[in-house]
Amino acid sequence: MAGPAAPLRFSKMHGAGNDFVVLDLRGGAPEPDAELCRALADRHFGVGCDQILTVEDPLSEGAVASYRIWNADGSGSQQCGNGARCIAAWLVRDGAAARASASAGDGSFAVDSPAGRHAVWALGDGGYRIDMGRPDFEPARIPMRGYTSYQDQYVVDIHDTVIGFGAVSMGNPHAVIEVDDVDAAPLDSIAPLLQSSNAFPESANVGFAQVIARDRIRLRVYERGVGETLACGSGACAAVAVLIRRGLIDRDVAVRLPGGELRIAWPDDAATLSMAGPAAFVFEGEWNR
Ligand SMILES: N[C@H](CCC[C@H](N)C(=O)O)C(=O)O
Repeated sequence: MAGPAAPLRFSKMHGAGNDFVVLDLRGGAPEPDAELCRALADRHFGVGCDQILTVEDPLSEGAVASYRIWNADGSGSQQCGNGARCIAAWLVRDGAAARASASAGDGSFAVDSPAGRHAVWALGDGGYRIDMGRPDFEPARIPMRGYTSYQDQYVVDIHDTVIGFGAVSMGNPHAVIEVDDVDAAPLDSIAPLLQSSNAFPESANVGFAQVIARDRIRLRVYERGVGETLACGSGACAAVAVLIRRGLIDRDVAVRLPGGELRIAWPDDAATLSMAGPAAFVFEGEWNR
């Protein structure tokens, strides 16, 4: 008779308050299924987190590792910006990054996500800068349904609630709604309507953005698969990309979220967008399955 399953070791981390359970699958451990993700994410009966991240073998030549992302509801995602920084910090502590960053010449190393390959730089303040790739505004690739070309502002009327928003993919789908005051933004009523609307066949992360100045915005995000989080890295990238394309902000911006601040730069439309911010270890644990 097989003995009890070995406990599942994990790292608990966060990036600006967006929190994660990190699992090392490089030894060939099986990927978590949706049921395990929901159990781990449960803040009363489990560990508690917004997302589960797995560290896995690299997918591209010279990358240190790859990572995958599951939301608290067990659904998968193609990108997690705050998670990418935490994976980078995890790989630096693990020692795996040292060898690669020494050879890269500019001090960077690479990690692979479902959205592609990312260059990563460790910053002096304990934070990390990640190349997040190019924002993709093509409706079919966000994906959106019912639109064949880019619109500065999409408008949907859902049961007499009219919602105007921008939309972009950072590898995962984002809607961005401009508001005058994020503190008063109706996240819980508007975001689920948009997520379940015909416009987003794979749902969406819904950001509510307030422009403070041309180099500073405030943002709250109601994430797909989670609800409101204290920060959303890809959501910060998405909001900045939409607002830059609308001509409302400059190309190097501070994004203030409830859990902390990120720095997003998108030098020009043909360039990739970079995100810089914190990554923190909280504790190491064992999950008694
Ligand atoms: N909820 C997102 C995944 C996590 C994104 C967020 N935590 C980030 O930092 O980018 C989605 O389903 O696309």
